[in-house]
Amino acid sequence: ASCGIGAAISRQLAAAGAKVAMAARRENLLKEIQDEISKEGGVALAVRCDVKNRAGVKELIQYTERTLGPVDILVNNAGYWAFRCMKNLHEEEWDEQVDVNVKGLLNCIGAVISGMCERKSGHIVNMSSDCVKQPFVGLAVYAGSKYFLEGMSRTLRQEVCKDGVRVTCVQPGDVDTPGAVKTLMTLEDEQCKALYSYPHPALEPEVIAQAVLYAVAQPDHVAVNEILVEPRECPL
Ligand SMILES: NC(=O)C1=CN([C@@H]2O[C@H](COP(=O)(O)OP(=O)(O)OC[C@H]3O[C@@H](n4cnc5c(N)ncnc54)[C@H](OP(=O)(O)O)[C@@H]3O)[C@@H](O)[C@H]2O)C=CC1
Ligand SMILES: N[C@@H](C=O)C(=O)O
Repeated sequence: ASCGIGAAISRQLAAAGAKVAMAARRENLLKEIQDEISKEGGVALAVRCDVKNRAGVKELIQYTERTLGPVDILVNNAGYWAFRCMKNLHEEEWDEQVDVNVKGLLNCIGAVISGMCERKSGHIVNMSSDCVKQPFVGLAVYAGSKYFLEGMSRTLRQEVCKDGVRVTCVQPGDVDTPGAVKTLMTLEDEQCKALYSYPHPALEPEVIAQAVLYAVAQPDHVAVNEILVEPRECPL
């Protein structure tokens, strides 16, 4: 939650009255967001955590529950991507996408799901992508990781709906974030350059945060299972 969509979600959830625990590797950025939230009268914790570290994620959740109480909402937002064609064999980036987007997701869900089922209440929000609706050149491995997220979410939803737990997938189109800027500035494959090296409409991170807020603010019996949000000028 140190920048981009995660930071916007933290700010909006805190403004809506949630006590927010924010996790990322760059603790200094988290502290700045924590200060902003506190100045606005909200409650936020900033905890350094790498979602790839399962034990670290469990410690994050234990610390959060000791400090703020049980986790009612888990937002799995941490994600990594780069526009690279598979033939160029950026295998370390493939690993990073699997480690963060797939294994990191599982680490976070694994740290909260039993507690939510025991308490008969909880909401898991998973940050997916519009790439699960349409292929984008350069995002093959990333799309695979988000297809995992979607398939896991659909099945988990079946398993936990009777335990009072909801699972929402948010599918953003292009959003103007530090991660998006970085990946668009480091295009190296000619096919990707031809497709993506031009200004194109992108959403503000706050728009995606509003979608999250909408999903988690519904009455208990209402499940917003999927939300696809795109710039108007870029329909699929
Ligand atoms: N921007 C876009 O166009 C779209 C984004 N998405 C998805 O939205 C999510 C957020 O993306 P966006 O805000 O754009 O990305 P950014 O790169 O701007 O931000 C990513 C956030 O994830 C955190 N993060 C990354 N790796 C880890 C890790 N190993 N452990 C803990 N935190 C981590 C980063 O914190 P830190 O580096 O400090 O650890 C940072 O706060 C991602 O899942 C992405 O796939 C989906 C569709 C479109
Ligand atoms: N919208 C995708 C990129 O183009 C993404 O998920 O990042």
